[in-house]
Amino acid sequence: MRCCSPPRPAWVPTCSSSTRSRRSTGPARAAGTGAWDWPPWRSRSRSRQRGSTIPAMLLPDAVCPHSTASPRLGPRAAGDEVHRRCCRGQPRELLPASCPGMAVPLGEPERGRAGRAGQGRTERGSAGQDGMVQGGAGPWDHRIIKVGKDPQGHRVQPAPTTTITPNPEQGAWLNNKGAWLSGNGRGLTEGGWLIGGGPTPRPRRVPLTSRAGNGGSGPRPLHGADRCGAQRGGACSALLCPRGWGGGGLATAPRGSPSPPPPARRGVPPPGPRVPRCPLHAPCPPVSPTSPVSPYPPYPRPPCPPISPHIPPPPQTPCPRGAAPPHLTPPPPPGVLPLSQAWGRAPRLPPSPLPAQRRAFSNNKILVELDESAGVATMKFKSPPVNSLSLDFLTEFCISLEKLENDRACRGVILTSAVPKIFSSGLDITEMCGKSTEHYAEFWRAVQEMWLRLYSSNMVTVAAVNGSSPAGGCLIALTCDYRIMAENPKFSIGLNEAQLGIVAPFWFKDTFVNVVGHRVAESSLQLGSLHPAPEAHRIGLVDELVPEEKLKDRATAVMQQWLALPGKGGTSWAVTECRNGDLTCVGGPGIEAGSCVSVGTGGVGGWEVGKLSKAVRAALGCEGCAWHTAGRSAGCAGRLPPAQLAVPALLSRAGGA
Ligand SMILES: CCCCCCCCCCCCC/C=C/C(=O)SCCNC(=O)CCNC(=O)[C@H](O)C(C)(C)COP(=O)(O)OP(=O)(O)OC[C@H]1O[C@@H](n2cnc3c(N)ncnc32)[C@H](O)[C@@H]1OP(=O)(O)O
Repeated sequence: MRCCSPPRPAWVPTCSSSTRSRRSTGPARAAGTGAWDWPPWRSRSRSRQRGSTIPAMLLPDAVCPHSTASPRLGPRAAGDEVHRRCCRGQPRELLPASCPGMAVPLGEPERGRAGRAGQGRTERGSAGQDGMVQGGAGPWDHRIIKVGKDPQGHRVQPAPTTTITPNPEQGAWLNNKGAWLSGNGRGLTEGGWLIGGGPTPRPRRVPLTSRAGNGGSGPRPLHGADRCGAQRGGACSALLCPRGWGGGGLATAPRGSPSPPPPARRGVPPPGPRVPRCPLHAPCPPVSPTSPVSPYPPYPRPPCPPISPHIPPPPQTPCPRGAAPPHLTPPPPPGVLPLSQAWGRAPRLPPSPLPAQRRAFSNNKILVELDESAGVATMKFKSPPVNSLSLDFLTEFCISLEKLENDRACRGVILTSAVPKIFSSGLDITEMCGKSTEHYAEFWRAVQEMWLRLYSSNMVTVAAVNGSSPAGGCLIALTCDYRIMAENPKFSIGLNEAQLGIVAPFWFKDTFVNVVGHRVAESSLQLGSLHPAPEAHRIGLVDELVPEEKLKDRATAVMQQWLALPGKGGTSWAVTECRNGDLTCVGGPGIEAGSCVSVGTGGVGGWEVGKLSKAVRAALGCEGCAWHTAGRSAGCAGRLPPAQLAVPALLSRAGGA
C-alpha cells in the first residue's frame, strides 16, 4: 500500500482528454517509444488510440480477446499462435464456446503444442504424432483421433472418434465408450495414450515456465490452466483460490515433498471427494468466471497433517483459513459492497487469537516467512553475492508477493536481505548485455512487473535496508511504504545510473521524486549519487536509521503501528458514489452521507489513490478508466457510471472532513 500517488499518470490511458490535460506529466513522455514504455499491457489500447510506435515486442496485440490472463508476461509471438495458446491457458469451462482458440482445425496435428506448451507430448510416440483434436460444439466437446505409434512402435491407423464428456462433479472425463479418461500430468490420456492436451498441468518449476510460456519453446505458464484442484478432491492449485490458498505444490514443490496422487486409470473413477480432507484444505468454492487468472503458478502449500479415514475431523474446528468469526467481522450495512469483494479478494484477517503460527516458503532466491499471528511476512533476499535483480530473482519476487497478496492472513510485508552488507545491488547487469532482444524485453517487463506489484500492493510494505542498495535496489526500497536503514555509513543507497552512463527510467525517477522531492532528486540523479546511510536519512531517502541489530525489531514495530490503523482488518466500510467525476460518500457507519471523498496526494492513513482506483475499477469492470491523481482529489476520469462503491471508512472520513 502506498501513501502517495504512484507515478502513473504519465502513461495511464485516459477516458477523456480533459483528464489528460490535468496530469502532471505530458503525453509526449508517455508516447511509449522507449523500451521501458509502461506498462506493456496498456500499450495496446494506447497504440490503437494514438498510433503509437511502441516496439512490436511490447505490444500484446496477440492477446486473446477471450482470455482473462494477464498479457504481461513474456514476449508475444504473432497472431493466432498466441491466441490459441492464450486460450488454452485458461480453464476451459471459463471459455466461451465460440472462442476460436478452442477450435483446432481437423487434420492439423497438435504439433506445436508439445513444443510450445510443454503439453500434449505423447507418451510413446513423438511430438507431432499426437492425437488430433477437433473442436466440438462446446469447449468440452472434443473429438479425439488417435494417431501415433503403439507401444511396440508400430504405426497405428486413426482410431474411431472419441468424444470426451466432462464430469465436473467427479472432476474427470468420460469418453463415448464409457471409459474414464484421466490427466496424467502431461495431458489427457486413455489407456496410456495421450490423446489431447489435458487440463491437468504438469508440475514443473515456476519461474522458467512462466517466462517461456509466452513465446518461447518451453512450457507455457501453468497457472490458471486448471480448475481449482480442491474441486476435484485434490489440493487446491488455483493461486486465486477464494479461500486464499496457494497451489497444490505444482510449481515449486520442494524436493522431498510428497508426490501428487497418481492419476486415475482407465475404467476406474478418479479419486473423488470421499477421502476426508484436512479442514485447512477444504474444497474451494468454484472460481468465478470473472476472477482474474494469475499468470503465476502457485507456490507450495503446507502439507496436510495425516488424517485417518476412520477418524473424521472434528466438526466444530474453526478453519483458521476460513471466514473470520462473526464478532470479528461485522457485516457491512445493507447495500455496502465490501472492499474485498470489490477487489475480488477475501478480506484480510485481523490478528489471530490462536497461538502463533509461522509458515516459511523458500525458493531459490527469496525466503518468505509468514507470521500468521501478526499477519506479517518477511521476504528475505538470498541471492548471493549481491542480490542482483536477475530475471529469476524478479520472477520469484513477483510470485512470492502475489502469494502473500492472496493470503488473507498476511497484511504486511517486510523486505530485507539475508546477504550481509548488501540489500540489493540493483538490476543484474549481466541481464542487460549480450542477450537477445526478446530477453531484454522479457527482463524489462519483469522489472516493471516487480515495481508495479510492489507499488500497488494492498499490504503494508516496509523496507529494512540492511546493506548497500544502489539503483534497482534503491527502487525496491523506494517502492515500499516505509524505509528503515541500518545506520552504517558504509551502506549507501541511491539511483546511481548516471555513474553507469545510463539514465534512470522516468518511473524510477518519479518514484524517487515522490520520496525526496524535486530538487534533491534532481541533483542526486544528475550526479548519480549513492548516499551513505546518514545522508540518506537527512535527505529523506530513508525514514529512519537504527543500529543493524535492531533493524528487524524496529521494522516489526513499525509494521504493527501501520497495521493498527483502522480499516486494515476489513471491518469498516463506507459507501461512496461516483458522481461527476468525484467520489461522494453516500453513507456508511459513522459517515455522513454526502460528504465528499477526496484523497490528498500525501495519502490518507496509508490509503492512496491507486488502490482506490483499483477497487473502483474492479467493482465496475471499468478497466479502461483512469484516475487523475493531480491536486488533492481522486476522481474518475470520464465514464464511470454512478455506482455504489465501498472504500475504507478511514478514507471517507478523512476525505469528508
Ligand atoms: C548497466 C548496464 C547498461 C546496459 C545498457 C542497458 C540500458 C537500458 C537499461 C536501463 C536500466 C536503467 C536502470 C538500471 C538500474 C540498475 O539497477 S543498474 C545496476 C546498478 N547497480 C550497480 O551499479 C551496483 C554495482 N555494484 C556495486 O556497487 C557493488 O558490487 C556492491 C553492490 C556495492 C557490492 O560491493 P562488494 O561487496 O564489494 O561486491 P563486489 O566485489 O563489488 O561484487 C561482487 C560480485 O557481484 C557482482 N555484481 C555486483 N553488482 C552487480 C549487478 N548489479 N549485477 C550483476 N552482478 C553484480 C560483481 O561483478 C562481483 O562479481 P564477481 O566479480 O564475479 O565476483
